Amino acid sequence: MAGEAPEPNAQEKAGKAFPVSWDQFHRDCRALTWRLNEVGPFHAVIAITRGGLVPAAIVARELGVRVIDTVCIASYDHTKQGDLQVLKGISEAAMKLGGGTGKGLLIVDDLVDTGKTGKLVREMLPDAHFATVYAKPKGRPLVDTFITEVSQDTWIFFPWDTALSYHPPLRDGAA
Ligand SMILES: O=P(O)(O)OC[C@H]1O[C@H](OP(=O)(O)OP(=O)(O)O)[C@H](O)[C@@H]1O
Ligand code: HPA
Ligand SMILES: [Mg+2]
Repeated sequence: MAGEAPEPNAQEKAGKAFPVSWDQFHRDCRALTWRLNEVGPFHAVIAITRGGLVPAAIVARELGVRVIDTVCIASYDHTKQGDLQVLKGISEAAMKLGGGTGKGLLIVDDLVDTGKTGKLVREMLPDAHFATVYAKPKGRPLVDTFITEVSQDTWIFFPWDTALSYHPPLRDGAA
C-alpha cells in the first residue's frame, strides 16, 4: 500500500516565489535605513541570526552604528519550521546599553513570516525598535519598520540561499 504523501513544507505551502537579488536587497536595506534614520539614534544593532546579519551590517553602516550584537535563533530547517531554539542570547553589554528593556536598541531581521521569531526577541527586548526588510501579514503587527510586504503565500528567496541557474522558457511549462 502506498504511504501517505509527505506534508508540504513552508515553501511548498507558500506557492509563489519572490526571488531577491543582491542589488535589490541592498537597495531595500538602504530604503529601510532612510526610515530608521527618522526614528533613531540607536545605541546598538541586534541582528537576529543568521538572516538578520546581512541587513544588520548594511543598516549599521548607513546609520553609523558600530556596536552590533547577535541573538542566535534557529527554527526553519530549510523550509520546515520547528520549535524555536535560542542558541545564544543577547550579551550583557548590549542589555546594559538598552537599560535592560532594549530602549534605544535596534533589532534587525531579514523578514517576519509567522512572527514567532520576532515575538520571542520582542519579549527579550520589549522597548527596542524592531525592523525587517520584508514582512508577511501574520508577522507584520510585530514589526515597527519594514520596507516591502509580501503575501503570506509567497516564499522569499534570499541571494545568499540561491544561485543563478537555467530557467526553461514559459512555453515549455516554466512557472
Ligand atoms: O516569522 P517566522 O515564521 O518566525 O520566520 C522568520 C524567521 O525565519 C527565518 O530564519 P530561520 O529560522 O530560517 O534561520 P536563519 O535566519 O538562520 O536562516 C528568517 O530569517 C526569520 O528570522
Ligand atoms: O519566505 C521566507 N524565505 C526565506 N526564509 C524564510 N523563513 C521564513 N519564511 C521565509
Ligand atoms: Mg532568521
